[in-house]
Amino acid sequence: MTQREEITYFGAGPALLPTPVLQTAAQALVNYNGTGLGLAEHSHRSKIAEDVLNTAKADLATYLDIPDNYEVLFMQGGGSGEFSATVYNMVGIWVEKRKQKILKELGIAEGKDISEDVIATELRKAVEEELKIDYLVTGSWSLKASQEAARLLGPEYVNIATDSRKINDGKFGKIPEEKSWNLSKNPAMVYYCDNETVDGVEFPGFPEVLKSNGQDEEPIVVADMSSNILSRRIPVKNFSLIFFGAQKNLGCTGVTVVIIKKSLLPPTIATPSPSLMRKLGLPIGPIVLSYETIAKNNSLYNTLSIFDVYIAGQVLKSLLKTFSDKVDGQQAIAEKKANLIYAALDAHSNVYKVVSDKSARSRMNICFRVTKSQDVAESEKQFIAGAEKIGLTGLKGHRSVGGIRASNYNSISLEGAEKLAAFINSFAESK
Ligand SMILES: O=C(O)C(=O)[C@H](O)COP(=O)(O)O
Ligand SMILES: N[C@@H](CCC(=O)O)C(=O)O
Repeated sequence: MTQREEITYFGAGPALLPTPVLQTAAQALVNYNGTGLGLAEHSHRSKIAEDVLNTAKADLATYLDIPDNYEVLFMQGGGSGEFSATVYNMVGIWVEKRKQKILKELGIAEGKDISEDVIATELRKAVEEELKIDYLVTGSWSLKASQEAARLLGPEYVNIATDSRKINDGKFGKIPEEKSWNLSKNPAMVYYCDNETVDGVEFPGFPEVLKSNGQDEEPIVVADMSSNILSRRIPVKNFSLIFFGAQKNLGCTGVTVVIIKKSLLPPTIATPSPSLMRKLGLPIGPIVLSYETIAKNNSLYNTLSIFDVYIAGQVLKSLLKTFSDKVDGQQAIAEKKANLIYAALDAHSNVYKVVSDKSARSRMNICFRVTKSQDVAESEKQFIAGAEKIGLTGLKGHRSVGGIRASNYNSISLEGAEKLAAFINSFAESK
C-alpha cells in the first residue's frame, strides 16, 4: 500500500490538499464538534452551517484583503457553470443600466411604474447596435468560456478582443500585447482567464488597459481565477467579479466562489424582469446561477455542501496561521517553487521545451515537452515512469495537448518542488 507521505502529486485539479486539513475533515465527517452527527449530515439551514459559511467568507476576505464593497458567494456548477453565469448576469446588468439611461433620456423618474413596452423598442435597438461581451482568449479555458457566450447569446454579441493563437503559430502559449487588443466600447464585460491550466499561461499582472482611468465608465472586468487564486496578491478593486472553483488551491471539488462588487447587485442594480429579457430576445439564466438570488440568500438559496465549504475554511485557516503576511507569504513560496522548476528545465534546454513563452509562464502549471530523443512520446513516457518511481505523480499533460504538466499549487511543498527539480536535472543528465 502506498502511503500519502510517499507521494508528491502534481495533478491539475482536483489537486493535493494539506494532510492535517483532511484529517480534521475526516473527523468532522463522522462527528462534528461532538454533536453526534457528521457535518455532511447537518442541515444547511442550521446555525452550525451558517457559522461554517460565514467564517470561511470572513477568512477568505482577510487572506485576500477583499474590500468591504465586495460580496463573497459560494455557488455550485464549477468553472463551466460560471462561464454561463457570467454571461447571463453581466448581460442583465448591461440591460438594466441601459434601461436606466433611456428612462433618464425620456425624462421618466426613477422607480416610476411604467409599461416595459415604452422602453422595449429603444432597448432592443441598443441591444442590436451596442451589446458586446469581450473575451481575451489566451488558452483553452477562456476559449471555452467565449464559446459558451456565443452559444447562449449568439456569436454576433461576442467580441474576441484577442486570440493568442494568432501570434503563436496557431497555438496557445503567449499573451498578445495589450495595444493590439480590439476592445469594444462599454462592453457588458471584458472576460479573461488569469491562469490557463491546460496551456501553462498566466497573466503577469492586471492588464494596464483595463484599469479605470477615472473619467470614462469603469470597465467591467471579470476573471476566472480557478487555478491561481490564493497564490498571489490580486488588486480586487480592479475587478467587477472574480470566480474560481475550489479544487485547486482552496479545497475539494463541489463549491465555486464568486467575489462580486456590491454595486452590481441590488439595491444598486436590479436584475431585469424575465418578460423584458424575452422582449429583447436575450436569454434568462437558471435561478441557481443568479448572483442576485444567491447574494440575497447568503449563498443558501438551495442546498449547499457545507462540508465542502468547511474544507475550504480549514485550508484558509491553515494559510492564515502559516503566513502572518497572508497571501504575500504564499506568493513568495509559489514563486520560489516555480523558479526552481523552470530553472531546472532551462538548464537543459536540449532536453526540455517549456510550452509557454517566458513573458507568460504560469507559476501554477508548468507545461513542457521532453525532447531527449527524437521520439518525444517515448521520452515523455520514460520521464513519467522515472518520476513515478520516486513518488512524483500526476505529471501527465492535459489530454487535449499531451506533454508534461507539473501543477505547482499551494499544497505542493518546497521539498516537493525541489525533488521534482532534482529529478528534471538527473533525467536530463542520465544516459
Ligand atoms: O480552470 C481550470 O483549470 C479548470 O479545471 C476548470 O475550472 C474546471 O471547470 P469545471 O470542470 O469545474 O467546470
Ligand atoms: N482541471 C483539469 C481537468 C479539466 C478537464 O479535463 O475537464 C485540467 O485542466 O487538466
